[in-house]
Amino acid sequence: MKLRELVERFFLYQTTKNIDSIFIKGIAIDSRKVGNGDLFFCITGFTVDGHDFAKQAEANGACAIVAEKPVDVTIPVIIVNNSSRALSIAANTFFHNPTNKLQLIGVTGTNGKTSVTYLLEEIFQQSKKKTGLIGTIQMKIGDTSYNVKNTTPEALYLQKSFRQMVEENVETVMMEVSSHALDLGRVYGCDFDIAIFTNLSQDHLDYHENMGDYLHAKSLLFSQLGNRYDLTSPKFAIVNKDDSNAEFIIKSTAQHVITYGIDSEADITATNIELNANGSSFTICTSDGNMDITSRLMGKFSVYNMLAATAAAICSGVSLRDIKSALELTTGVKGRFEPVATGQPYGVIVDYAHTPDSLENVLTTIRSFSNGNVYVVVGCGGDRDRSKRPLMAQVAVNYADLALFTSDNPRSEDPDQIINDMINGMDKTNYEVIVDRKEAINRSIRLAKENDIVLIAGKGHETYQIIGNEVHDFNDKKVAEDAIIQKIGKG
Ligand SMILES: CC(=O)N[C@H]1[C@@H](OP(=O)(O)OP(=O)(O)OC[C@H]2O[C@@H](n3ccc(=O)[nH]c3=O)[C@H](O)[C@@H]2O)O[C@H](CO)[C@@H](O)[C@@H]1O[C@H](C)C(=O)N[C@@H](C)C(=O)N[C@H](CCC(=O)O)C(=O)O
Ligand SMILES: Nc1ncnc2c1ncn2[C@@H]1O[C@H](COP(=O)(O)OP(=O)(O)OP(=O)(O)O)[C@@H](O)[C@H]1O
Ligand SMILES: N[C@H](CCC[C@H](N)C(=O)O)C(=O)O
Ligand SMILES: [Mg+2]
Repeated sequence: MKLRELVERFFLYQTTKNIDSIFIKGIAIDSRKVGNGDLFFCITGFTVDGHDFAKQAEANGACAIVAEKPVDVTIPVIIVNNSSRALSIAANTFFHNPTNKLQLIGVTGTNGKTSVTYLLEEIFQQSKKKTGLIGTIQMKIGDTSYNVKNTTPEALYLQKSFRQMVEENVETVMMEVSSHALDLGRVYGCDFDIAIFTNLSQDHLDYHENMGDYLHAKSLLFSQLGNRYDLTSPKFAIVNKDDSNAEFIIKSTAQHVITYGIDSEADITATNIELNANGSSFTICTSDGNMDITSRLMGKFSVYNMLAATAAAICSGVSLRDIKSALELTTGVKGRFEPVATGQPYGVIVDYAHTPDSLENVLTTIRSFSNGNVYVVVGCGGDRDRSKRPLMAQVAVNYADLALFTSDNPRSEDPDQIINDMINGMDKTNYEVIVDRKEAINRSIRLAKENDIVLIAGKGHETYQIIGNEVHDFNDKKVAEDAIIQKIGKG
């Protein structure tokens, strides 16, 4: 592509040399991955400053540089106000605005994003659409999976993925949109057709200054949802009316708003809800008619997720019959309320709850059907929101008979200190501290008797434990299975 054509989209910029004869072969943001003829963007990161790598990018074959300040290279430099924003514009342009050719559904909120995107995938596949999915666990095109580093990837990888989806004839894409991505502009230029707000509760206060900033970041998905009414392709904001921030989100968009809820009046609601140890049954009420659902998904929070997915599917013209089939067929997502069943007489559940709210939801659900003791194995991530630590620990001791506090990706922090933060000020004593996660899981399985339930929370689908800079293999489900088998062996 002609560099001039791409750069003109920046609107305000300065060039240090004439760029008219330059054609770029690609875009790069990592100097170590620059190819011959690439345009390199210097991004100021949280760890290092990409401007310091301009020379390396040149040495690796970059034909020009985009930067926020002068850099010491001989190739042309395009100076912009904000390299990250310029990168989003460039990536959209270079990959020919792929989201204009896709139906794009963005899901944001503290909890439930992954769960809702997977429900949507099943619903759209049921209605015979080719789907794409981007989120915490993986990126998928149809049934092919790709690894991801972030829940919502950097603009360059995002637009490249969308392009691939267009080329592979994907029709509908569901993606998780994290507050980090919204704040850092990773999704600038994405043409969302539907935006879903699941809920807001405390998390990520390491990154956002306070809950107001966190909410504001979430609301950007809704203010970014088209800027005018388009009668031929309307846009929809789907909002959980039971969340106390619903009105703020609703006011952030100029597009159609569809609400869902259980306790408040909403466009799409659920009644006759029955929750039990095998799943849930309820009636979804919509203006198009009602449908009775019997699902294997557990807990009231899952009913919310199913309502959110139903609302988006209805806005997309999917029939109630296809929605019902998908909701009744789904068995849930890896690491989300996933049972570990190795023939033992007690329940073991692996779940990704890593916020006070999600832990409370999951423990309340377990409490509602358990008639034995409830054990929870839980830790808090290092280099993440410290203020959620005592809240999560308090939830654990409030709802479980015994909490086993342990490590969950301590990263650069001291694991003992993280647990100290958790138990600091605790007014209950029904907990034990076992820093080694494998030991903690083993202990919980040894304690469990018939009818008891063990919840192993926080890591869900993760297959690693990050200690310092090292990533160790660690899989909650596998460790639990081994512990159960060992216990059975010992009789
Ligand atoms: C805080 C944050 O968001 N960090 C992201 C950020 O990293 P960073 O700012 O530290 O980058 P950096 O290492 O300083 O590098 C700056 C620039 O220099 C470049 N560089 C660097 C070294 C070099 O030799 N040459 C070079 O060119 C880098 O490619 C980059 O362009 O840019 C990276 C590349 O895009 C991201 O992978 C990284 O996400 C890290 C892994 C992360 O943990 N992010 C979390 C906080 C996050 O974003 N989470 C949300 C969701 C959480 C949830 O709710 O589940 C997510 O969407 O994943
Ligand atoms: N609607 C919901 N409300 C509250 N808690 C939920 C909801 N849905 C799921 N959960 C709980 O939150 C955990 C994480 O769910 P999920 O992975 O769907 O959320 P997420 O928003 O994608 O999280 P992340 O920000 O880490 O990507 C689940 O394992 C479950 O414990
Ligand atoms: N994607 C989220 C989830 C982390 C889950 C938990 N296992 C942890 O490491 O804190 C984050 O990075 O904050
Ligand atoms: Mg997720």
